[in-house]
Amino acid sequence: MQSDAQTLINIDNVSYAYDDRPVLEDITLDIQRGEFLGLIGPNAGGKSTLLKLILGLLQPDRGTIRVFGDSPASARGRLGYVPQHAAFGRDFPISVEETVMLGRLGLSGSYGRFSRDDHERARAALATVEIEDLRRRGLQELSGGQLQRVLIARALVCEPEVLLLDEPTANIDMRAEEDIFALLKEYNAHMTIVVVSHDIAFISTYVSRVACLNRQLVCHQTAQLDGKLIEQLYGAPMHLINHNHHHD
Ligand SMILES: Nc1ncnc2c1ncn2[C@@H]1O[C@H](COP(=O)(O)OP(=O)(O)OP(=O)(O)O)[C@@H](O)[C@H]1O
Repeated sequence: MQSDAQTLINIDNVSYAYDDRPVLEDITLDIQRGEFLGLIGPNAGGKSTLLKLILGLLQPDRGTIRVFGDSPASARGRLGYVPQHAAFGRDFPISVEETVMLGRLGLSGSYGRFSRDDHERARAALATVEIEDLRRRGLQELSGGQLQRVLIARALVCEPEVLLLDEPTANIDMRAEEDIFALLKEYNAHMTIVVVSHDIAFISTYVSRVACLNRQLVCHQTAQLDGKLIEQLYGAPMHLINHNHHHD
C-alpha cells in the first residue's frame, strides 16, 4: 500500500464485474502527479468503468484504489470529471453559465447560494474554453462541441488537481478537438490529466503516456506504441503482459 509521494492514484490489483460479467481484471496502475495519461482500448474494454472506480462511483470487487492516499470517495472533491457528453441529458431549461456553476456546488461556504466569487470563476472558466459569449444560451441550443466545452468548464471550476475526461472530443470536429487538447496541454502544467480516447494517433501527440485497456491492462510509453501493439490490442483476444513501471 506504500506509494511514493508523487503517486496520486494507486490502482492495485483491481477487478470489477457488472453482475457476473467481468469487465476489469487485475488492473494495477499508478498515475503520477503531472502526468497526461491517455486511456485507450476497444469498445467495452472497461475504460469508463475504470474512471468510475477512480471517482468512487463504483467499488472494486477485488483490489484497492487509493486517491491521494485515501479512499476515492473522500478524494472526490479534488477530482474533476468530464463525462461522455452523449451520456449527459440536456433536455431541461438550464443555461450554459448555470451548468458551469454546478461545478461550484459545495465548494463555496454558502451552500445552495452562489457567491460573486463563484460567478467570477464560472465566467473565467467559460472564457478559458472560449465560449463566454454563449453563457446565457440554453443547453438545448448548443452543438456537440459547444456542449463539450461547457462540460470541461464545469469540471475546471472545481479547480481539480486531477481531471478525468471520458472521450471529451467524440463527435467533435477536428479543429475543435485540437483546440480542446491544446487547452488540456496547457492545464497539464499544473493539473494531472487522464483522458479516455479512441483516437490513438491523435492523442499520442499530446499525452505523456498511454495505458491500453482491454479488460486487462498493458501500459506503454507513447514512443513504444507501434502498429504491432495496436493490432494486438484491437485485433486479437489479448493475453496481456502487465508492464508496470515500478517494481518495488
Ligand atoms: N451499468 C452497467 N451495467 C451493466 N453492464 C455495464 C454497465 N456499464 C457498462 N457495462 C458493460 O461493461 C463493459 C465495459 O464498459 P465501459 O463503458 O467501461 O467500456 P469502455 O471501454 O468505456 O467502452 P467504449 O469505448 O465503448 O465507451 C461493456 O461490456 C458494457 O456493456
